Amino acid sequence: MNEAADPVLSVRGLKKHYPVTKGILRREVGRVKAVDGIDFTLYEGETLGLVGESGCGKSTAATSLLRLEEPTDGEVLYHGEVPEDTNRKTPLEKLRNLRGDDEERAPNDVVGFSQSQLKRFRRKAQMIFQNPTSSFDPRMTVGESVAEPLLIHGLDDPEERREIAEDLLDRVGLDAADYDRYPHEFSGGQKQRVALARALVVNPEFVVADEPVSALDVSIQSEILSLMRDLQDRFGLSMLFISHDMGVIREICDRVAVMYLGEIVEVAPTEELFRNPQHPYTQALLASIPTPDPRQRGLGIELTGDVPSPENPPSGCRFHTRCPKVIQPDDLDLPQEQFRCALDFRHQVEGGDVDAEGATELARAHQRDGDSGDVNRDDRRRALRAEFDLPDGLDDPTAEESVAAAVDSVLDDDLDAAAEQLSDTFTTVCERETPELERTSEDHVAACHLVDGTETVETATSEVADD
Ligand SMILES: Nc1ncnc2c1ncn2[C@@H]1O[C@H](COP(=O)(O)OP(=O)(O)OP(=O)(O)O)[C@@H](O)[C@H]1O
Repeated sequence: MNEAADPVLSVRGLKKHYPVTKGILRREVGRVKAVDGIDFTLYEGETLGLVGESGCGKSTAATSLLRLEEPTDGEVLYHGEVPEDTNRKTPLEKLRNLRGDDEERAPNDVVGFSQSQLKRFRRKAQMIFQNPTSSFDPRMTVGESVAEPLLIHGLDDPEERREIAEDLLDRVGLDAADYDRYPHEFSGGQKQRVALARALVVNPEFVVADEPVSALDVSIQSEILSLMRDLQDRFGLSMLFISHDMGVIREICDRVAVMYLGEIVEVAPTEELFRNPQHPYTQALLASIPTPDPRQRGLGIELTGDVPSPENPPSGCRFHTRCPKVIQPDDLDLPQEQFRCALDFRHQVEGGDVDAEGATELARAHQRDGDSGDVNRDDRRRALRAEFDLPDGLDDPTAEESVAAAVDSVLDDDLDAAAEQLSDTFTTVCERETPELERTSEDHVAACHLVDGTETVETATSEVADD
């Protein structure tokens, strides 16, 4: 990225929590913390990637910062123009004022914008969605769809609208004559070109593209990415590019913010991130990129299991429940995989997901054909350990004693005792303490206890001194 570039958008402590309600009175019983306090800055002319697995909160971050849905907390400072008319409030906005919700808001904070300010902001900030088919009204010609934002923003002359839309269709690699055709006549890739034309027709300052190529064939993806790069240069656009696919991110982004379970865990320039990833989550995402070279396959660390529920995120480092590099306590000396497996066993026991009956079923499943179906205690012990890849006789005697005792407690259906035995032995700082963001080089920050940075920074935006 150009270091001298000005910020277009600064996101500070953005949160979006969805209430979880119960009963006819819809009593709030919990909150889905889809986005839980993220910071980043989008600079002029750059493409910033937001990457993470499905469910990490990327789309929610996008819709919240554009106020397509109301954020729960945080600031989104827009450094273009917009302000004016802060006093013309809708009744809902007046109510928010009375509640003091936006008392302290900066005039350029999108979260405090009135409806008329939002309308002007949306002209500057366009969004492109994953599925080009559902983004179009099948009854409108693609030209009408492309021209529609011009009408919304006050361009009344139909001839002028048509001229601008035809020009845009041409620029995205379609034909001006396509103006009068209908969406069903176009392929997925062509429809995404039309979506780009529609986003660009109001001459926005930045575009939020949410998985814009994920629904397309791989062969078409590169074409659209290269078109996006080309349009970005020609229109001087900034772009927030959301994807779960590290390969796609590498092709188009200047910098990358890695998101896990509602938080940003690492930010770095793209090449630096690929060359020198600091966070084990980033390392795992990189290891999952498919490669045609069989010698390269299986290198790095594997990402297993699902993203935990954002309703009840893990304490400390949120990735600790899946992290292959989770830190052992000082008094244990286990091979890393064995420690990971023992922790997985502990979490499943604590979650009530293992019991004596389950162990019996596992042992039966392990029996060879023709066996009687009777299983003894040793069979069940072995099956339970095998289920968690816990070898007979762990390399550390304390660890072995704890696992053996916990396995016996599970077989006695005493899960409380098993959980206690395991939690006494298999603890980790990653679960107890939330890692701070550490700067590892001038423009690279990561939040992991293993990262030994040169300084601790307040927010992920500090990776480059801004505004
Ligand atoms: N309206 C909603 N109500 C409750 N929970 C929601 C709502 N929208 C999203 N979530 C939850 O918030 C979390 C983040 O979802 P989000 O769609 O932002 O993730 P994502 O990283 O964009 O994933 P994907 O690529 O699958 O869309 C998920 O657990 C999702 O189930």
